[in-house]
Amino acid sequence: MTRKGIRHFYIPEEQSVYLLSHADAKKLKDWIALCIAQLESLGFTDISLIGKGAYGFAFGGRDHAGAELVFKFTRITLPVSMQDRLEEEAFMQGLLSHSHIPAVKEFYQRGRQSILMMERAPGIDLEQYSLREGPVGPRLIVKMAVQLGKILLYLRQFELDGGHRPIVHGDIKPSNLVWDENNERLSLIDWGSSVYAQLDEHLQPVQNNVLDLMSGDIQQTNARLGDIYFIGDAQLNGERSSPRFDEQGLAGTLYALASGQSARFAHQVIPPSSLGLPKILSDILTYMLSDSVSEQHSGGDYLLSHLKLLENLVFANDSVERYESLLPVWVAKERKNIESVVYSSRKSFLRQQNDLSEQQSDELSQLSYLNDAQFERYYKNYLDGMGATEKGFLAAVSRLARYPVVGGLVIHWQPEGVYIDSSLNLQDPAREQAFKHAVNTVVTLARAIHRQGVFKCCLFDAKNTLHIEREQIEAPFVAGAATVIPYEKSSVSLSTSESRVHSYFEDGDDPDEFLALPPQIMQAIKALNAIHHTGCIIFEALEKHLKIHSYYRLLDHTKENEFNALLNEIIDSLPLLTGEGTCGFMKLPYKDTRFFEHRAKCADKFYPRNPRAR
Ligand SMILES: Nc1ncnc2c1ncn2[C@@H]1O[C@H](COP(=O)(O)OP(=O)(O)OP(=O)(O)O)[C@@H](O)[C@H]1O
Repeated sequence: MTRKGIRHFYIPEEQSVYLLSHADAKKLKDWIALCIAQLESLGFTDISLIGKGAYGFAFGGRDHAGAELVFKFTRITLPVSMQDRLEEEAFMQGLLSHSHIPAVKEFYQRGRQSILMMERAPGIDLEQYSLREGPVGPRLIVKMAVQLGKILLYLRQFELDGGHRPIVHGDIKPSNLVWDENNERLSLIDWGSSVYAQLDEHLQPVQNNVLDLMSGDIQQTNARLGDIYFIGDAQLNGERSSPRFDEQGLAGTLYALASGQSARFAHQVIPPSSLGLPKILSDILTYMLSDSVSEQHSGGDYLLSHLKLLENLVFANDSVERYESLLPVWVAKERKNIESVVYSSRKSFLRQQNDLSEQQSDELSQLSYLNDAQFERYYKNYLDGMGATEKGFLAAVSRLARYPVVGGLVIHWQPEGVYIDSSLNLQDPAREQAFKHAVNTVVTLARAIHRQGVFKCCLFDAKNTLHIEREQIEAPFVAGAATVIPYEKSSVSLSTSESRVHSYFEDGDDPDEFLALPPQIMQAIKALNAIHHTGCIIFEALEKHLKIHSYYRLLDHTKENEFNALLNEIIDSLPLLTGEGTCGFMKLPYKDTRFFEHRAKCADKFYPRNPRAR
């Protein structure tokens, strides 16, 4: 993508290994085994993969003395310029000495493979924590604000060789913060986007910057990748780097954590003032997230100069929130190990149609030809053409798939309000509360969006995805003899008359679908529609790889033979499929449609001034 303003940014969103082609999945496994072998040969023990990003992998392990370490590897397939990044990361992180920043131990170069070794921050990353717990309570949010604020002050005031040399982290977000629950301490990790600030907090050029002055490139930003779900406008628009960037990352992160979201976007609808925070912190976040640059700066300055005051706020004991779900949620009795993926269609209608420039339209049509990992990544950048609430809504839908859940959602926007059909089957009882909160956020944001149309999304288990490969684009897709589309059965058989059926087809054609199915497959799907069941089926045809994602639950057991025969017919007809693209069908169990009036904004709610007096 070449559009100004977004070219500096990427969004790492990892694809499930179950969605990779056989060859790619094998390459990945082999490569991980090789990294582990390399670390063992260096004398480290207890090695395991702890994280992966778009650019590399992180392994945990121990040294001879038993100290816990992290080893970061870059993907060897990346161009050399990208590989060099790890060395730069090691350099920048190596400058820092702070109790909330893991220290760099060593940087190894083994052939083309570089390895960054550092201390392991104890705990769990805050994105995982937030997915497990739902919104983080006010006491901990304040504690996190203070600790992060101290790190930012350290970076703002950083000195090198006696001169002021502020540093920008550039990618502050929940998944880059590791939280030690026992000691309630956070660590800021992933310094891969960090740079020397070009401007100080007053947006004046940093002095001593002789080399930059000489390079003549002082108008060009040196800023690195940052996550558009969290960074502020200045960074997004390619402005020169300054400590203000990280204040935006901090504000977006605290807001997302306090509201149980995975992005900063929805703060107009779910404002900081509605999150039960102490008024002082709510005001700070409101300012920092404002559109006005001067308000952002004064919010940041106020935060950093009032850390002591925040540190001394008094809280009552933490309370455990219980959430009533606004949509029906079925919770399995036991945890099932599934890998959820969300596929949402009709995204384009969430875009501000009038703003759709010709170039953006071109990009949209090109997007359909990218593979799905790229699609997701570019798509996030493509959110650029949407309003903030629409972006927040899509981020909230994506968050649902971070839970083990199958089913789907159909949202109909009408002038009088929003109608929502859903089937949400959570496969982990321990996540019930946090998941219900995540569902409620989707509803809250849907209510704040005003337009007419439909949005659909399906949630399926990537472990059930069928992969059919071919040598070349002209060849047909032929499934192996044992290929079947999996399905499960409801515990009791239900005939159609016992519940109303939501048809696959009543929403009409989907404008975002780029793949036309052959009539034989369409007929089978139409015939399936008459059998009482729920679920979804998505065909994703790439040049040499066809994926069939599905989630099926048969409700009318008397029709099992017919159901099976139709699923087999789909498989048998795959060789007739031509073209590339994606298309899908979804059937929800019955019309237990919920209606919600539009609502622009959640009501204010603050933490009590005198909590112990309650
Ligand atoms: N020092 C550390 N201590 C503890 N965990 C760490 C540390 N460094 C990395 N991790 C774990 O590894 C994951 C990936 O690390 P990191 O974010 O640095 O890699 P990345 O490739 O830059 O990822 P991304 O592209 O997602 O930003 C982190 O989310 C975290 O869970």
